[in-house]
Amino acid sequence: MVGVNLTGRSVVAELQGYYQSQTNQRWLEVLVDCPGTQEIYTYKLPAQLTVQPGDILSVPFGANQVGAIALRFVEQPPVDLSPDKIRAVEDVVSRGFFPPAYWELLNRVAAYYYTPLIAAIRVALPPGLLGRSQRRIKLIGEIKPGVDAFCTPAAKEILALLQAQPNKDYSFVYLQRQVRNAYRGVRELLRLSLVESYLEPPRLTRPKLQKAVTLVSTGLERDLTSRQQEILDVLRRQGGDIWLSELLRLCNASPSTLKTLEQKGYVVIEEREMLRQEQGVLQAADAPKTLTAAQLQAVEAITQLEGCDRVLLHGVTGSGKTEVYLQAIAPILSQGKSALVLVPEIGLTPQLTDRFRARFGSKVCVYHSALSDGERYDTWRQMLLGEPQVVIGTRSAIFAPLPRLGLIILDEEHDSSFKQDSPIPTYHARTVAQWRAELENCPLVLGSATPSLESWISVRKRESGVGSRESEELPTTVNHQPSTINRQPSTINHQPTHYLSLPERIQSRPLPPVEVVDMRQEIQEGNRSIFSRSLSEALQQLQARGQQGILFIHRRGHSTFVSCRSCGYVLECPACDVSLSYHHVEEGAPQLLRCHYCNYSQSHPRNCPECGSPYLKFFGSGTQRVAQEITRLFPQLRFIRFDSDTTRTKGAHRTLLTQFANREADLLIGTQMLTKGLDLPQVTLIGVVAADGLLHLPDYRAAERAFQTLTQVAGRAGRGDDPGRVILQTYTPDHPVIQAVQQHEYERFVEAELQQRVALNYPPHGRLILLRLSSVEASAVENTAQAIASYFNNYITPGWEILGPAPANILRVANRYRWQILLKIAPDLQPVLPDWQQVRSLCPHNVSLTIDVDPLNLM
Ligand SMILES: Nc1ncnc2c1ncn2[C@@H]1O[C@H](COP(=O)(O)OP(=O)(O)OP(=O)(O)O)[C@@H](O)[C@H]1O
Ligand SMILES: [Zn+2]
Ligand SMILES: [Zn+2]
Repeated sequence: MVGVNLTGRSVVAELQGYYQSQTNQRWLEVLVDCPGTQEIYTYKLPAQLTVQPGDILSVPFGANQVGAIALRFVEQPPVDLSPDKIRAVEDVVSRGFFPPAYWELLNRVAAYYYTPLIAAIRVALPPGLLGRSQRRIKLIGEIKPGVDAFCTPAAKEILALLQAQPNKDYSFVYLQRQVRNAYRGVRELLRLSLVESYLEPPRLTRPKLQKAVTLVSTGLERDLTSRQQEILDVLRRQGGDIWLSELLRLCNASPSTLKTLEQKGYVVIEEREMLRQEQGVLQAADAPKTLTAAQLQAVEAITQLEGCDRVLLHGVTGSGKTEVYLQAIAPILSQGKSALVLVPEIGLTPQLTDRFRARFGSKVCVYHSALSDGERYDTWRQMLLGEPQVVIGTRSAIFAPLPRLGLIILDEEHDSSFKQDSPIPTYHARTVAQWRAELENCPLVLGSATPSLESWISVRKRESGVGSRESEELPTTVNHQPSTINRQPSTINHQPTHYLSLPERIQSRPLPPVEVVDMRQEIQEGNRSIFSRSLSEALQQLQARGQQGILFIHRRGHSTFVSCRSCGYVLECPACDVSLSYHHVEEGAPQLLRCHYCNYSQSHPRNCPECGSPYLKFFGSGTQRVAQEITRLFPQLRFIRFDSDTTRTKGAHRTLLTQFANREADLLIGTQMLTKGLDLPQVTLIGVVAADGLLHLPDYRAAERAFQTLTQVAGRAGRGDDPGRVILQTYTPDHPVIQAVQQHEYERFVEAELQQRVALNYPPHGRLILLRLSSVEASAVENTAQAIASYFNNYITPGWEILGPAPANILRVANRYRWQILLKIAPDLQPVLPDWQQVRSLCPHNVSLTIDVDPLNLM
């Protein structure tokens, strides 16, 4: 490995450990890649091998040879293991697989989120990368007859098998299956130097190979038919290099014609690796736009950032943040570096990736978990090549292994989809991005129209001069998990953030006026429809004016619950403590009730299961119900439903949005998913059917989230030449969130919200750790929760507070009972946290525990 980056502190410590131990017996802790094992094992290091943490090894494990990752050197073998029982590392399969800074990043994630390192590695690596390496046995030279005269039957058998095989080569596993006592037989043959044993590097997901044709002729083409000449001309016009299938298609030729050309020496046909990257739609090239004064200032400021400076780009909806990103990235690429752009959801990625592709062409690649394993694997390898490129991806792309990273951008940084709730590690991409920026020494840009309170407060710190400390230490744990090699307490960087603002929309277009409609008033005045008179009128005019609208509904499905008018019985999921939602399938098809938590479904009963009454009624409106009402009330309006039910298939987001952009519909009816980043100039009307569903959630972040969502939804209107208009229906028009959205008052809202957080010690003032426990046995989970809580109570030190144990808001989901304990840590204190290993040991095997650090979702 060259150019070891010495900023990776723990790695440096490890390297020192390595050199010191040269003279001593060398013990190595490794992570074994074997399904079901998460433990760390100690191995001996043979004198002839040099290993560094992060190398991929092959080690004996049980009767197998498996892949493993070197973690760290230790002075002593575990006390409960006698040194001669410890097995030796077999070989190094791949060196320097993880560059030091990347390795350090994974360690920080594991330490901060209290997860085993292997969990952090799994979230970062594409599936199948740590494939097992394979031990193979091969004959050496010619075997003279009779050399095996004194061999055991097993050795003779193996020899015979190998001789019969054309390559004289078999995998050890195969020999074991064919021959009894193969292990001994192979040892014997090795001793006699009749065979060699070698390691085949991990068989990774195979790259896809395809035949390519390359033109090699120099122009002296005499012996050609006109047909052959024609094919060569096509090939030349295509740049002299093209996939075989493509050329055959273009010339309508047969493979044999090309074979002839190859034999005559005019072309070379060879298998070449084809990268299975997600193929974007071809984009017309796009030139940089002339920046507005505010955009120019932002681009200049970002270009001048140094080291791992962090900046918050606070630009109102439609202020042209994307153009700022594009122009900030261009110089990075020309310096030969790469940029990483994180976006919240796949739903909004097509439009954004299209813009990037139009600007940077094939330098753009997309990386997210919805890619197939093959696509993910290829994109990953493409990144490792180190060519300057732009990677756009969701949360997990923060682990994209881009060498020479020059800039990280988080678009819509406030979005909660950057946080992973499960499985572990429960990381937040913004937090990981800060470490990544620090370790790679590159700037980080956080962009949003509605910045998170976390980012806002870090800007304020800068302005008030607080936070000049470089980084602030987190509470240390009593005992380190054995799986974290980072001996230092994890730190989170509280370095203050620069502030850049784009206060106006492009071309000084106004933000759309927000009309708040009091739905109580509507009912009083005799309107029982889900649409207010104002929204009805606006919908009515939409088509006549040739404009488009968006209806935002908080939920998918048809209705939130179904209940009996006679006895009040509510239909519930048998596996979860939630009501079933009604889903309308199609006219005439059986009506379906579905659970939004576990996806259980059943057909809608004719009669109440409790009292037999036929009067079952739907309550609450989801996207389907609204769509039905639109059909009934405005039959002429063409609409597209855009929610997780209609966008399940690959490419559906793009298809639906393209249809809408092509004006194949007047109205887009959808959930949260359409609130973000959508830039459609012809949309003038936004209707929020009922804001209340967002406001009254039992979560301390409900107000912040509601404000962000509603502001983002409203921001989709009036982005083109025609002015926009937002109609917001609610039963609580005086709610501070509604008021703030109406006035477009971000700052006043967050300042008031921050005061409340301070009063209650909630983040970003102070920190939270949520323990989620679940089990199919109600009493087991409850007892465990109690036991952990009392363990905590013995630990209580000033600065942290235990809330619970308490049953989760929805006690049972998919037949698992859920309890939780919330730890609240006061700001500016560094209390001693519990020993997580101890906490885990309090969980019996039938209770699972997830430690959610900085949880966003408390329900
Ligand atoms: N300098 C410019 N001149 C002309 N048009 C511009 C300029 N910058 C951006 N635009 C256009 O303005 C529109 C809005 O820009 P963009 O989508 O980047 O806004 P945004 O700030 O990301 O908004 P949101 O937060 O709502 O997603 C886009 O159609 C974009 O092409
Ligand atoms: Zn009933
Ligand atoms: Zn369910």
